[in-house]
Amino acid sequence: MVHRRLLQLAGAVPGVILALAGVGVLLSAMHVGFALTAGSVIATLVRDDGDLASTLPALVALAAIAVVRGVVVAVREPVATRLGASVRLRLRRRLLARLVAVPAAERDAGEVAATVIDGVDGLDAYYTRYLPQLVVVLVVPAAVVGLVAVRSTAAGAVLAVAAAVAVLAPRVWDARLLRNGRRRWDVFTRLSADFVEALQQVPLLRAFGATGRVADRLATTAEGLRRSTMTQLRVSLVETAVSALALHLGTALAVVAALHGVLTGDVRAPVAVTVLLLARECFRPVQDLGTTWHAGYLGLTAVDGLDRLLSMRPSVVEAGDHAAPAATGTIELTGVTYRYPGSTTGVRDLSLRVAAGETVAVVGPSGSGKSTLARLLERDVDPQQGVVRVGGLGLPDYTPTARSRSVVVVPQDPTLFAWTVRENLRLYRPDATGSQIEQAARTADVHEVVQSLPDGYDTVLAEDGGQLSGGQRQRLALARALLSPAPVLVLDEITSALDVGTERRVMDAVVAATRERTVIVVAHRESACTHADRWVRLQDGRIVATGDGAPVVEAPAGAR
Ligand SMILES: Nc1ncnc2c1ncn2[C@@H]1O[C@H](COP(=O)(O)OP(=O)(O)OP(=O)(O)O)[C@@H](O)[C@H]1O
Repeated sequence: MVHRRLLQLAGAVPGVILALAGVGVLLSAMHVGFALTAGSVIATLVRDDGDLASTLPALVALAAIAVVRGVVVAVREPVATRLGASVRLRLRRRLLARLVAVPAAERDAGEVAATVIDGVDGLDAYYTRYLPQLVVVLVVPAAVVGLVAVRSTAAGAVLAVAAAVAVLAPRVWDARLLRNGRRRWDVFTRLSADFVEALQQVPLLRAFGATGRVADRLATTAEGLRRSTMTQLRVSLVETAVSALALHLGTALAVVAALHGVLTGDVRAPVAVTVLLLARECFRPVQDLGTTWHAGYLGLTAVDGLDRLLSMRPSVVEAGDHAAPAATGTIELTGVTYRYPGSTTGVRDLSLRVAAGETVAVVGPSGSGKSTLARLLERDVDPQQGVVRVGGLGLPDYTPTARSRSVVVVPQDPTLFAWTVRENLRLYRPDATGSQIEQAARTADVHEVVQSLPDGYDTVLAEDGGQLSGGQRQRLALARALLSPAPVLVLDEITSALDVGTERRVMDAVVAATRERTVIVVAHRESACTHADRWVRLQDGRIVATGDGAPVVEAPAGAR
């Protein structure tokens, strides 16, 4: 089955397919050459009464064909594997390029992992095994039928019908297989997504005593996957059985037709042997097609997932060419409106000017739009209306690198990498010296924490800093941001996991270390914004009040 969308998705794959198909046709040609030569050897032996000497050249030819065929097979495997790897690489690059442009909140990690890993692996087999073999099937059986027909018309006709049935009959089940396969893929990606989520949240689930319920849910989905896989296998088996029947019956009937020709005197006896050998070569590519189909159909079923990922619209389009970071930390929002896709929530008509070096607290109840404002400032999303300027220039005018050197946002739940602490801290400044790193860590009140780790700054963190507490991860992310040269820092509730004493200590040090920079402090607690020059209160996505000095922040329920 040729899927047009899959060919479009893969881009420059036709060359690979044709090259591998060429090798397949060459191998089949050698098989056919072998069969014809073997037939001629038998014919000579029958004619010359077993005189081996007269068959010597043909025997040498047979040996040569066998050797060359062995070499081609040996070369084809690594070449196919390499070409398959390059197809996978290209597809994964396209997928990842698209994924990085889509905000994390708008994609499902489990589905993405299943598609990028299993789906693309399945496609490799589809492109480098199934499709080349399909080309071979279009060429070789027809050619072999022709070769047989010139020797025995009846045998040729039988082979033609049997080959057509063996190739075309399974196509009756293709639509059903694909429908089932797509359903199976949906269950598979759902299971992947649920599994990844459950694994990440084990402590939370345990705390809520919900592990049993989640395990039951996973078991139900897994059972659905098993059932769907078995249905798929059943259909597939029927398809294979029909094809195999046509194949074996065709071979037998072709030989019977040739033998009938021998009995009627239309065909010479050795020709019946050649027909038998050629019939084998007629069906070999068809048989191989069945095998490669099963290897490659996973890719076919993943097409919806791939399509979904590749057609996700990036939240921002990078077209800016201003390669220098903002010279000053001025921020200007003019009539900025951003609504989340398919929703009316977000922020509306925000206008705000922040002078370079100012510290502004952004406060407001949960859901009022504070984090959305932070996302707009780092250009994670673009406003549908209005403009965000930093250093006098619209954010879209900067290149991504210049922008990331102009504004650094520290989110409430920052991401740490499974690298060493030092490498994590150097994210924005790869050339930071040891003393600069230590200074930033001291400012963020995390130096002692790092020192208590087994290898200090050279300790490799667990995935997402798993061996650290929420507050320690926040402080490491803060130290990382402090090391960046960006003139604008946006701290989005970065002290939410700290006790009030630690928060005050951290904020005192941060304010002292960022006098030259513009700092936007998003906070729920008054203690986080005592140093602010100004405050802005959001409500329902709008600025509802502003004032000088530190704001009086209503503590959220339960935080008092
Ligand atoms: N990915 C999203 N898709 C749809 N709506 C969203 C998304 N993220 C946030 N929202 C909605 O946008 C509004 C503003 O959310 P935002 O996260 O900016 O609020 P917040 O003030 O930072 O809240 P909190 O203090 O609880 O972190 C809310 O109504 C929220 O439900």
